[in-house]
Amino acid sequence: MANSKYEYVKKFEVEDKLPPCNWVILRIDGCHFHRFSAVHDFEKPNDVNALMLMNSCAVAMLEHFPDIAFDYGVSDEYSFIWKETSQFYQRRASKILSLGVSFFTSMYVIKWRDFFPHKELKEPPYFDARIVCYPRAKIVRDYLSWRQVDCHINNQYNTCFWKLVQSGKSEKEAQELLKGTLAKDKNEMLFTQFGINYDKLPAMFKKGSCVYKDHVEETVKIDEAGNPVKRRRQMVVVDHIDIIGNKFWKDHPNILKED
Ligand SMILES: Nc1nc2c(ncn2[C@@H]2O[C@H](COP(=O)(O)OP(=O)(O)OP(=O)(O)O)[C@@H](O)[C@H]2O)c(=O)[nH]1
Ligand SMILES: [Mg+2]
Repeated sequence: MANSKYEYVKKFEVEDKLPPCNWVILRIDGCHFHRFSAVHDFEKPNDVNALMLMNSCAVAMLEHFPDIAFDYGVSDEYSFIWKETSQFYQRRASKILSLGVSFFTSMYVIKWRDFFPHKELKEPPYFDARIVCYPRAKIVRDYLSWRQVDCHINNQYNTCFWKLVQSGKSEKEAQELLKGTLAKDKNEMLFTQFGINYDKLPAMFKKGSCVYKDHVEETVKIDEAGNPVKRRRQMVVVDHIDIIGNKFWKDHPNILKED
């Protein structure tokens, strides 16, 4: 109803437009996933299906929201980098945050069966979310490096911790044994006590997961002479590579390209 006496209530709404020309990072994180992973009996420290489910939801995000340039995920968290030029909902923070996190959560529920066909979803998964803006691609790269370093540190600790527990130590004893240890001590412990070469563990566990669009060459047909006819196509890819340093960004200059 236009111009009713109640219209004044709209004046209480606050303006929440994000600053222009900034990259927008939406990071979501599973709420109480320590319990959620125990209730659903996830493998420790890394459950491949749980991680692949997260990745699949991140692919759906990239496909659904055209302004997302890059996703990075580890454990129960995912970061979505929105292009600096995005005008999605006039850059309103509440819209980007709420639409992003609710879409991801719905996908998680819808796709659960694809990754856990024999496990009932016993609790509603839900995620918290925050938004941070960065004015330079360099800071976005540093942000992503920060998350990837975190992934490595946590994974190394968790791998040692669960190996110690599986070998008969209590959780408290494992914690005590790992207190104050450096990265090289943990690698040494894994190798000498458990015969594990940390470097050989799956890249998804050590480096997390990246989701982005890339040009991929595919064979469309074989011509009369028997030669493959190739076509370059843009595809959403998921991989587990180093995004610390410049190499990845030099190889993919368009992902975080500034206008
Ligand atoms: N077993 C197992 N647990 C996982 C896996 N991925 C995530 N988790 C659990 O999820 C937690 C994620 O860390 P946090 O986000 O700090 O913990 P949280 O319980 O979700 O706490 P809040 O985010 O503060 O609600 C880890 O500590 C693990 O307990 C997995 O692949 N396997
Ligand atoms: Mg969490």
